[in-house]
Amino acid sequence: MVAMASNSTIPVTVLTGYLGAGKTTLLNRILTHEHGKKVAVIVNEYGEVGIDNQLVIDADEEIFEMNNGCICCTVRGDLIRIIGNLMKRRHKFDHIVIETTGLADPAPVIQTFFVDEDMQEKLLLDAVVTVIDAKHIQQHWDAHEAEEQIAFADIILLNKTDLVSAEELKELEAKIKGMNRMAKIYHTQNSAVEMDKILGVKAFDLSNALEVDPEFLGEEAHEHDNSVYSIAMVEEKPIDTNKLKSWIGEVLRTQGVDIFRMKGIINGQGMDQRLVFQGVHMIFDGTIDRPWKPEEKRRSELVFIGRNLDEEGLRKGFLSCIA
Ligand SMILES: Nc1nc2c(ncn2[C@@H]2O[C@H](COP(=O)(O)OP(=O)(O)OP(=O)(O)O)[C@@H](O)[C@H]2O)c(=O)[nH]1
Repeated sequence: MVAMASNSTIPVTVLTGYLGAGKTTLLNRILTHEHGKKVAVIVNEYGEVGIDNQLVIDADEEIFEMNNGCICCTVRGDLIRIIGNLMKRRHKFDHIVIETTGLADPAPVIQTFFVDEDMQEKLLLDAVVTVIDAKHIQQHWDAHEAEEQIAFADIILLNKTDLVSAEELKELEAKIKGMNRMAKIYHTQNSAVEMDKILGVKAFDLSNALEVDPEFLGEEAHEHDNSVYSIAMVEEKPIDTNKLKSWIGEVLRTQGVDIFRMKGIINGQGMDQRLVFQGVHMIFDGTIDRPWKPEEKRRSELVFIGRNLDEEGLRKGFLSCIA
């Protein structure tokens, strides 16, 4: 269980996306925009020389680089160390952006914020922002990284819209929604997006409502193959939270490798408060949240995003938790 975030925690945005998608372009916008926030940037660059650092516009912001290869291998140590150093100058910034290399799997970065107690005390994961090259993504579906970056996203910038037709864009958006029903999607050129759409959005705040697009709830739009897709479940009958806990524990133990993200708001039997949780692979985090509002419909919503998901098994398992 995670302690509730205090006001003194610093929000962190994880920026991800395939090579050349437009991450540096977005970073430059973040650094030059007059949003009143002082932003510290951590850039992870694969290889010896941090070319990205030279491309990022010279600003007052602090830029730290991790050059020890792929972020996933060194994340626990390096990220924690770098953030530890940054925190010594905590008064100099009020938001952190971590740009992951185009090839990195974002999971270890995200998990660090769930696992490390010290990090949890000082930092609050705000959102995972994924930039997608609307034109070139078509060539990258085979590379699992592109799919995983979509799976982990809270916010997706469908970038380079100038290079594709309206029809192509629509198809791509439908495909992405099938993969990740939770993410908010914005169409952009040169990563131009209003800053309040990507910074300070509190997508990882457990007390935030789960935003399942109702239009997608009933749809079976995804392909049941090896690609990433999402499953959403809604149930109005109260849930036995003990059964739910042991069922989710079992699901994550056995299928956690394939489950990238999971989010839920639960209407627990006999509970006047919402039970909310989220998971990243096998790491899972839940808490008792605010009371249900009198006018609010009490219902449980659960979303799984991953690959090779046993949809029928998951639905059955969830139904077996009804009180
Ligand atoms: N046509 C077009 N080009 C764009 C757009 N956004 C970014 N670019 C260009 O795409 C190229 C790659 O953009 P970057 O921002 O460097 O991409 P990146 O994701 O940081 O790339 P890596 O650091 O290699 O992972 C640059 O030449 C940008 O000018 C867009 O909306 N349309």
